[in-house]
Amino acid sequence: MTAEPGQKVVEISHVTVRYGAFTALHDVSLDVTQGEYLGIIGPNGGGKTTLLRSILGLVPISGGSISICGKAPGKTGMLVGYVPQFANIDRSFPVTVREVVLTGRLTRSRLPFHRYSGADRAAADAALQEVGIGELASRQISGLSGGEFQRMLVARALAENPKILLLDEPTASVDAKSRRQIYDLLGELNRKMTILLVTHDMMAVSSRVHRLACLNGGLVYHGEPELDRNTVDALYGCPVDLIAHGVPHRVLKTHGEDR
Ligand SMILES: Nc1ncnc2c1ncn2[C@@H]1O[C@H](COP(=O)(O)OP(=O)(O)OP(=O)(O)O)[C@@H](O)[C@H]1O
Repeated sequence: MTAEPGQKVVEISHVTVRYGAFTALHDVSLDVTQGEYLGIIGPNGGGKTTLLRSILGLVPISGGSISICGKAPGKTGMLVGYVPQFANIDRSFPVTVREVVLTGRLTRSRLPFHRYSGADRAAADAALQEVGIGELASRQISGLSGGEFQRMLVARALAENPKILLLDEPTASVDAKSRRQIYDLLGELNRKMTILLVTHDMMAVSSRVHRLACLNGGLVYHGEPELDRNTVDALYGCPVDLIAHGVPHRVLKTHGEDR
């Protein structure tokens, strides 16, 4: 892919996603440009994961269209890397960090009995270096901290050298120090790839991303990473703390449950 800065790399137009009779996303339109760092926030069940999975072609859309560098979801080859919300990996399983990252080299055409090549191993080790845990390549995953485990998952997503990286709550279960390290890493990665980050960490994300998209079934807001009270009310239906551009503001009153 040779997209120029400012060129649209993800084009989401009037997208609706239904699970049976339930509409998870309704008429969402959103463009992401080359080199952008987009934060996607919203309440539980707001459709954030559904949006990422529909970009990946893992969830069929019921209406509208999605284009990734002119390609349909699921037909993008190595273009898009994904760090899922719930990695389906048993942490007690006897497997090394490198072996997990190597699975990022598996594509549909290489499944199911692919023998990893030297190039595969070199790519996995380079990805581990990139996320700062190269020295842990031979360690069993049961011996990783929460932050190291998350970085291993980022390395797995980087193993095919994607140009667009989708992450679903990569900081959900880590401590403050690891969270900062992951945000620093994403800032570095953003120098060479477009990033779409789903998070509930509104405080941190608004000071890091270029733009925010707020989802609550529909797209409530898309724009600069400062939010006003009306937007937050529309999004969450209750007061929350915000940070805008690193400056803390207690922008809203006490949560309704406290009254
Ligand atoms: N496979 C599915 N079948 C039926 N309903 C689903 C399915 N996946 C998601 N949903 C529903 O769609 C809605 C949106 O879910 P989604 O996981 O996209 O939200 P989210 O914003 O990522 O939530 P969270 O912040 O809790 O992770 C939810 O009401 C969820 O129950």
